[in-house]
Amino acid sequence: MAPTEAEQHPRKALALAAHDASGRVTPIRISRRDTGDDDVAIQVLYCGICHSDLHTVRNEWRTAIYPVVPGHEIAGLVTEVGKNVHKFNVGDRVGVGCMANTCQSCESCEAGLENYCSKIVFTYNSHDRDGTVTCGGYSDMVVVNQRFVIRFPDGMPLDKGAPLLCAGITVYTPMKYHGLNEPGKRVGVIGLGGLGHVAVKFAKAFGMRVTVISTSPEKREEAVEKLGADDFVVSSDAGQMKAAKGTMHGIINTASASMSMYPYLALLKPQGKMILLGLPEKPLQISAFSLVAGGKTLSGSCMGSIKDTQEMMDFAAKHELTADVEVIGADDVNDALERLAKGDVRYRFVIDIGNTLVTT
Ligand SMILES: NC(=O)C1=CN([C@@H]2O[C@H](COP(=O)(O)OP(=O)(O)OC[C@H]3O[C@@H](n4cnc5c(N)ncnc54)[C@H](OP(=O)(O)O)[C@@H]3O)[C@@H](O)[C@H]2O)C=CC1
Ligand SMILES: O=C/C=C/c1ccc(O)c(O)c1
Ligand SMILES: [Zn+2]
Ligand SMILES: [Zn+2]
Repeated sequence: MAPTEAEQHPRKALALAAHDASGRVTPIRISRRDTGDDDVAIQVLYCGICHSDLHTVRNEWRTAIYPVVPGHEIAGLVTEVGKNVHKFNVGDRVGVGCMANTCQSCESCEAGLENYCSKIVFTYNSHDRDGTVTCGGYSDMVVVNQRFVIRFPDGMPLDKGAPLLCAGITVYTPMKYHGLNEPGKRVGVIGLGGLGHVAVKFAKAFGMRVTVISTSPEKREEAVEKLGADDFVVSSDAGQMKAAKGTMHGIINTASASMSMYPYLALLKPQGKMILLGLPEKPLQISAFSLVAGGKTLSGSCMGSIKDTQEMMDFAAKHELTADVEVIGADDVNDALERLAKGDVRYRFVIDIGNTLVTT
């Protein structure tokens, strides 16, 4: 049988891959390219499980190229650098997020907004420049172009820091560019999951007043006492939603499932903004009146640039901000994916790749 695309590179690696829309992962051998002149080879120690991994392995976006090796919250150690790499040395603590490459020459790339490059190569489930399909961080090693490698600040733990490489930058970026980082302003966060809980932490670090809007009443106590949210609104409670009407300058919407936007847009002040981050399988329901009356803005935001990712990591380290994680072994990933689908995680699963992804 001819080798699959992922088997065409010279260097062998171990990985967890999904093979069909059941989304269940099993160990497989994959291959990685040799370390090119501009590449950094990384021993993966930890990798977060993002809901996008779940959408992808279950083929909810109809984009899966099986076998899919997910993972774009990658933390580890540099094992080799190419001859043009001067920024990183063997042994450095580094990370990789959602992007493995871009064209590096288009208007977006030149402007330092690589996350909007039309030729973006995602860290997994994406066609690389050489035509092979990229494999993510549910794997013992990765080889990545130096421009897409992030330095872990001193003191930031690799396990709790890994989720910042997707969840962190995805919430930090719209806060920065939509003025939702101004002390005293009121921001809402829809969905207290991987993205949502770090959104609360960044908003508090910016000095904002934060209201969590959640489908899960049982998350209230932790949201307020542990994460520092100022208010907690249960979205199915009409009384609580009415009381919160018109109170928020902006809302960061991280919901992973489709919803009617009407009750949520009503929470914004006049000219308030809702930024969509969640990527549900099914379309959202929205009435024009929800935006037009009140002059409100509905926007979207996708990941973040490499420059902003490094800035976000340094800001997080300064504020001792990391994700709340449940560290699991490679054998527990299928259970974790099932639990993530049910919202049963506080608040990010992180796979201990270094100690548990081993040949049996
Ligand atoms: N734009 C981008 O660049 C990125 C987008 N994403 C996307 O963001 C979404 C969230 O990712 P992540 O945080 O990892 O996922 P999680 O599963 O960790 O969190 C999602 C949260 O959404 C809330 N939720 C679930 N269903 C509903 C519903 N029907 N109505 C309202 N809220 C709901 C739940 O919070 P609660 O219990 O509080 O209601 C849940 O915890 C995913 O769709 C993911 O693909 C992820 C990364 C980057
Ligand atoms: O978890 C991050 C994923 C972001 C993402 C954004 C857009 C898109 O088409 C994807 O496949 C992934
Ligand atoms: Zn992600
Ligand atoms: Zn580009």
